[in-house]
Amino acid sequence: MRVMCSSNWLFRSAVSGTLSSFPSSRFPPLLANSTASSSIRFLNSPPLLFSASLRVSPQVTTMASKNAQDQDPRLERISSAIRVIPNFPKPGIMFQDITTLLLDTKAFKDTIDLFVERYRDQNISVVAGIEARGFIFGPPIALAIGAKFVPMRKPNKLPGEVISEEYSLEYGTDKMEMHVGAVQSGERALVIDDLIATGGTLCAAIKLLERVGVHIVECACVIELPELKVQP
Ligand SMILES: O=P(O)(O)OC[C@H]1O[C@H](OP(=O)(O)OP(=O)(O)O)[C@H](O)[C@@H]1O
Ligand SMILES: Nc1ncnc2[nH]cnc12
Repeated sequence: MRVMCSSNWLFRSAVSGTLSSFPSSRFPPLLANSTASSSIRFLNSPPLLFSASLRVSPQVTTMASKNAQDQDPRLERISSAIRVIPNFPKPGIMFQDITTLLLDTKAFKDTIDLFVERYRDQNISVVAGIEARGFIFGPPIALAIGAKFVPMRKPNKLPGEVISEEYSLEYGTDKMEMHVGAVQSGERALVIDDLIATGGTLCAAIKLLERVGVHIVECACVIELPELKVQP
């Protein structure tokens, strides 16, 4: 399971769809769960995508929940709290709605805690949150790990000077912008969003940050839609 960005960044997510070993150290869940490591090309020490991977298509949810329960009891509650709305915003899209997760105070807190446990000791100075739903999960993580929060916004929202990057979506195209001066070269960043589908959004965020010399420690999402990932 992999995503090749146009920038040649390669992501790999937790193939098993669980958080099986993620708290134990930095990257093992991704490496340990890979079934195709030899065919995956790593280019210039890429950041690994950490997806708190709650697989969400109906049949996979059940499987992920079962696996997750074996690993960390918090995952099943988180997975169950995410609602799926068919045919939104377009016919054929199974929309993963995290607003129901936000209504469940325990599941929401557990979600933040899982990320904080993973990232608190990694010397991260920047949490970059992707509009819109990365703005929900990013700030509490940033506060908890002592990092600043940098919004990665849709076009024409930021008032200052920006750098921008265009990207493709499951249902359209978009552009992402970041304030010039929000981050400094050499800083270590975590990129947060609610969901990875094709990976185009995360790739755009990485490109923006790297253009100004930021090191991406990891990208973190609550949900992955593995069937949509672009294969190189
Ligand atoms: O992996 P990808 O294929 O790039 O898709 C993932 C992105 O799509 C969704 O945002 P959306 O573009 O719908 O924006 P919104 O949250 O502002 O509605 C989601 O929140 C991610 O940011
Ligand atoms: N299926 C989906 N549900 C929610 N957000 C998305 N972004 C891209 N695809 C999505």
